[in-house]
Amino acid sequence: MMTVIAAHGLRKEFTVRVKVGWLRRDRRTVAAVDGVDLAIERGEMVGYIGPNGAGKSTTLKMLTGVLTPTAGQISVCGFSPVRQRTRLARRIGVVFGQRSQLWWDLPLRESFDLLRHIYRVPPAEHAVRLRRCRSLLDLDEFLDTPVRQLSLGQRMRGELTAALLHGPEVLFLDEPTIGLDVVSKQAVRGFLAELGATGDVTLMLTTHDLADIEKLCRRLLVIDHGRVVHDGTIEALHARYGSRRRVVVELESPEAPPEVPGATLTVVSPLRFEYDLTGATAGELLVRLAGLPIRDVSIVEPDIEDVVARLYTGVPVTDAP
Ligand SMILES: Nc1ncnc2c1ncn2[C@@H]1O[C@H](COP(=O)(O)OP(=O)(O)OP(=O)(O)O)[C@@H](O)[C@H]1O
Repeated sequence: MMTVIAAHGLRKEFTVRVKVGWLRRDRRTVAAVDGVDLAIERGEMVGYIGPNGAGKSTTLKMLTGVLTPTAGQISVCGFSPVRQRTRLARRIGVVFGQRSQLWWDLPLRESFDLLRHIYRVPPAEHAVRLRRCRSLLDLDEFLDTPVRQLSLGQRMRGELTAALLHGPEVLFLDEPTIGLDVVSKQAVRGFLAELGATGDVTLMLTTHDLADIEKLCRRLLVIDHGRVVHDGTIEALHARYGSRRRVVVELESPEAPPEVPGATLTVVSPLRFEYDLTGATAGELLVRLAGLPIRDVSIVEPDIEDVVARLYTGVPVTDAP
């Protein structure tokens, strides 16, 4: 395995002016990122999430060389982002939702051409990559439209293409699906999933849309108040917070539900009851229910929104089974 993004003791302080009383303002130092350690391997797709103001964008800005850390070490593709920013730029792609790397007055096609010159990409390579993006991201119908006239979803598809035309090894995305309609979100997610499946590109993305994470990321980093509070899979997060799959059973006629080891029973009505799976599998449970006049059974997966909301609000971790 090869670590492509590494950070140790990463810290960024900002000086802010805070109002004290009627007229006085004091300068105060706040740590937007407060001792973050990261090690992301080649080909990983990592979601970086956290509540507003947690420090996500600040971290990405330091990893891409836009901001100088107050303390700590960073290595991305073996480079120090601030000191070797130009060399790093050839190896990474960056999409920050708020900022554009396209030329507003030019048609998308010409922006792509300019980027080819800036990064000195051989024409044949450029053509192959552009063709791929055109088909996967459906660019053709607006390729000749000036960027300022594009919808948000069209522009985001253009931004992703722009970030990839020089063949980066690492892609940093800050809120790639923010404000997009359902169809554009799906297009962007599908595209990123495909990109990730090749295993060649390492992807780190911030998002408030947890469906992005569920669709794309095996690994989740959660940051709060500038510190990493979870690093692991979504399943590990569920396990840590004790969230469980639930089996909902509906009967044709009233019957007493059995107690099943490894499942916690809740009777909702004479015809409906639920089991939280604390140890048993859904299959084991269904075997125990075989004699009942069952009309319908459904399995409800734990909701990642719930778990993350609990994590953000600091609800203590329950004892997982
Ligand atoms: N240039 C700056 N000067 C002062 N404070 C800043 C600056 N940039 C960020 N901050 C502060 O640092 C903290 C972290 O901000 P950051 O933008 O990294 O959060 P975030 O996790 O990306 O939030 P969001 O989800 O709202 O985008 C916030 O409290 C923010 O107000």
